[in-house]
Amino acid sequence: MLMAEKGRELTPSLRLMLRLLIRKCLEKEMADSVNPFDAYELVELLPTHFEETSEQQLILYAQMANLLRITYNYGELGNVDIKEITHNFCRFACNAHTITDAELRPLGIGLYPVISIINHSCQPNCILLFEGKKAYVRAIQEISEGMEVTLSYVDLGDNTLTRLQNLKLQYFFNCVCPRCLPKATSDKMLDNDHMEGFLCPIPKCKGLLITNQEYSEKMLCKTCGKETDKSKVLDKLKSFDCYLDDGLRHLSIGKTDLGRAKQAFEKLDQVQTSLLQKSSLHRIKTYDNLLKICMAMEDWVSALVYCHKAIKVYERVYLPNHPLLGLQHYTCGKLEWFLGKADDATKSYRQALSILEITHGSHSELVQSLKVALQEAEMEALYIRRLVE
Ligand SMILES: C[S@@+](CC[C@H](N)C(=O)[O-])C[C@H]1O[C@@H](n2cnc3c(N)ncnc32)[C@H](O)[C@@H]1O
Repeated sequence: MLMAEKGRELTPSLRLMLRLLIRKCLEKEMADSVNPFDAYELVELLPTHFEETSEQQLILYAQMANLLRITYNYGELGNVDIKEITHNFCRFACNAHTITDAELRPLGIGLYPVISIINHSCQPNCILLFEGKKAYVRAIQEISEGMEVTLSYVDLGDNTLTRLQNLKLQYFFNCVCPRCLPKATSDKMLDNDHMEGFLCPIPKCKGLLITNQEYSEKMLCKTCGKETDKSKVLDKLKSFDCYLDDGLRHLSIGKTDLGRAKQAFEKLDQVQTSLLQKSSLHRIKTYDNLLKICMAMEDWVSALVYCHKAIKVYERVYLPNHPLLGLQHYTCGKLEWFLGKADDATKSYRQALSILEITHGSHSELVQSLKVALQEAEMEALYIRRLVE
């Protein structure tokens, strides 16, 4: 949607475009002091996928470009044309990065042309982190000489088919990383089925439903061997949406009703328990929201229950060194410590540290505070043990 009304905020991509134009204009005046890693000419080298972008999308970009010209009269900013801006909007779509804080909460979008040369993998060996506006690419596994450095462009908590679809739609390529490789179709389907975690509907069985053959209309229970219509399973999945929407509505700004939001998500949790494995990816939103709600209601005991449940899903759907898993262990430790479980908190903090030292680095503020929390919990656990012995 275009935003041209007075008093309204700019959309993030319009703001980013304006900043890029200002940068280009200033670069001409201050050529000597330009940081070569931020130079506008690097932006021009980024792929646009202009040819593959839909006509509808291109029209929208052209309208946004025109809006910028009218509103900000960018004639003053240099001699840039609608076509150039439209190409830049295409570049944003497949090259811009979401800037986050240390706890991976999104803060905005930015363009980092040097980092944009890094290709995607669904099993990346690096992650992208920010300290303020500064971006860091950090290795999360050993990278031997000659190995390609990769990042993930999509949420790794999504199933294989969704990841493939999103990569094709936004970045215009078919991912052939080890998790998506077409030659291992059966492995790909199994990975997908485990992440989905559908339970066999036969009472007392509750085995895992798997896709027996690609494009098959049936799913097969790995335990009892009975078949189930795939469409029935997918219909049930759609039934979650009404509870999710209901819960989110009660969390929306200005209409927040924590009690009713909690009820809606608890209902969703109940329905999902009868249809999905504990570690199904569809439960992430449910547990994350219940954790948030319980923390806001200062119901620390329930918050800890949902934090543990969320960790089970994170362990299944994310890579072992994924920062979200480390952060979840950290939250778990804080809750345990708050509830007087110093021993448990020590274990959770140690698990958090083993991941966050890799993802964020030993010297990051986050890891420094975690180390202090761990020391505190360890000492408390030690004294409690001595007191009761
Ligand atoms: C941010 S750029 C990455 C750098 C780009 N390869 C280049 O040479 O400038 C994103 C684009 O790179 C390509 N790309 C990234 N990862 C890829 C992959 N795993 N397989 C194929 N193409 C990929 C896609 O065209 C995507 O839209």
